[in-house]
Amino acid sequence: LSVLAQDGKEKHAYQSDVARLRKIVINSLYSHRDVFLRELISNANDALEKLRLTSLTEPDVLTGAEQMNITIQAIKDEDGAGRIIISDTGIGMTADELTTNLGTLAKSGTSDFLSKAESDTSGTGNLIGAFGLGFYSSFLVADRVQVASLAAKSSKNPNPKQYVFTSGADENSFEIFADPRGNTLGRGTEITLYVKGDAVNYLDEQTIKDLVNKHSSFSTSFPIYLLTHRVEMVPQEVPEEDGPV
Ligand SMILES: COC(=O)c1c(O)cc(O)c(Cl)c1CCC(=O)Nc1cc(O)c(OC)cc1O
Repeated sequence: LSVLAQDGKEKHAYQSDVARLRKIVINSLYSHRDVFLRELISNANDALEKLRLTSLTEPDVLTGAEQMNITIQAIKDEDGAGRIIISDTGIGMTADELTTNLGTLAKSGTSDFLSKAESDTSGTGNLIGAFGLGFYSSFLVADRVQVASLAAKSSKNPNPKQYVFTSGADENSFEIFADPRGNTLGRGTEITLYVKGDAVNYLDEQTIKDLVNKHSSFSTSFPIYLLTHRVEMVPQEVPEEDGPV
């Protein structure tokens, strides 16, 4: 059941399984929450592989963004909080795909995973990736997650629009709406993790660099860029030189 709020935002209730599943993923992975980055980079890599494969039959999909890559940014706010943004120029998702892929248990067999995982959470680590559930690992480090996505152009989707999926860790609902920024991605998906208090260490560039090199650099076939934020140097006012003394 999705309610269209007056501000044009569609509010969806999670299926009960999704809420249960997210809790299991978070509890079973909590002790190795580093995996969130590996899972999201792996999803980005899959989306880029899907793009590359599709482009063999539908070259149109390559318009919108020349490069196939993954970029990571860590942005710290003054108050010590911040967000991690993982973007890719992969196949991207339509509003319906955002709803299906992220809001429901679309993958078959996930309910089997549920029943198994509820009893013993030992082997669930790698199963999570297998069921495309890596997205939920975002909530290991974030109390709010926003996913902006612009699907690749194709014959059945000639004018794609950028949409946003957003959900809070403790909410049993998510929202989908047209991105007020417009089509800023060119093509692909941008995951914004609003990092929670006890995970602010993941905002540190060196930490991210180490995690990428530890888990992901060998298992992705596309370049991964870590964008660093140069603090803008404000030009100092040079005092007027007095005349010759
Ligand atoms: C197409 O995948 C994406 O756009 C994408 C991405 O580029 C980066 C990401 O971090 C994530 Cl989470 C995604 C979405 C991945 C995803 O959930 N895929 C997915 C899930 C399903 O349940 C499914 O069932 C039909 C199909 C999917 O592609």
